[in-house]
Amino acid sequence: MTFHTADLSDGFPDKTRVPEPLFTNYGGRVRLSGPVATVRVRDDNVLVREALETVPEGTVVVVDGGGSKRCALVGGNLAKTAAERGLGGIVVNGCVRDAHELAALDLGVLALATHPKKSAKNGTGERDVPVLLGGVEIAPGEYLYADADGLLVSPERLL
Ligand SMILES: O=C([O-])CC(=O)C(=O)O
Repeated sequence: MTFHTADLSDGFPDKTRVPEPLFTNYGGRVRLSGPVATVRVRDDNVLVREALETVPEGTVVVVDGGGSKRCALVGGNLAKTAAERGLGGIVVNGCVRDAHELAALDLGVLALATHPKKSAKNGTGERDVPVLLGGVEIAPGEYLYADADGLLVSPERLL
């Protein structure tokens, strides 16, 4: 689906919220969009994997990693799973790794930075809770749209 976040922002000023522009797209697809599922973790990606393996096709998985720059929460394997399952994309308030693999996938993967270190695997965290991303709260079921200009969220589907 082709859309431009600038047009969505202009067209739906009362519905759209724009987080601070902190994110870089490390995936091979410029656009990502879809209904949001959320995960809140701290340097542990077991629940991230669980979400990527189980949410419905088209879902954008938003990972609130607390902005941690201590490890990567998503790498090439998890992103490949997401791409193969036809997810809408991944947004990580934290780091990703295997940048060369992410760039080859037909999937948008937004993150703050890259990091070579893997995360813990203890399974701590929460799923399906409101999360804070770039100063904006995002609730499960809201809609996220991102392109080369950035990302925005809306309580309802815009397209
Ligand atoms: O397993 C992990 O921690 C993340 C990772 O490297 C991958 O998805 O390939």
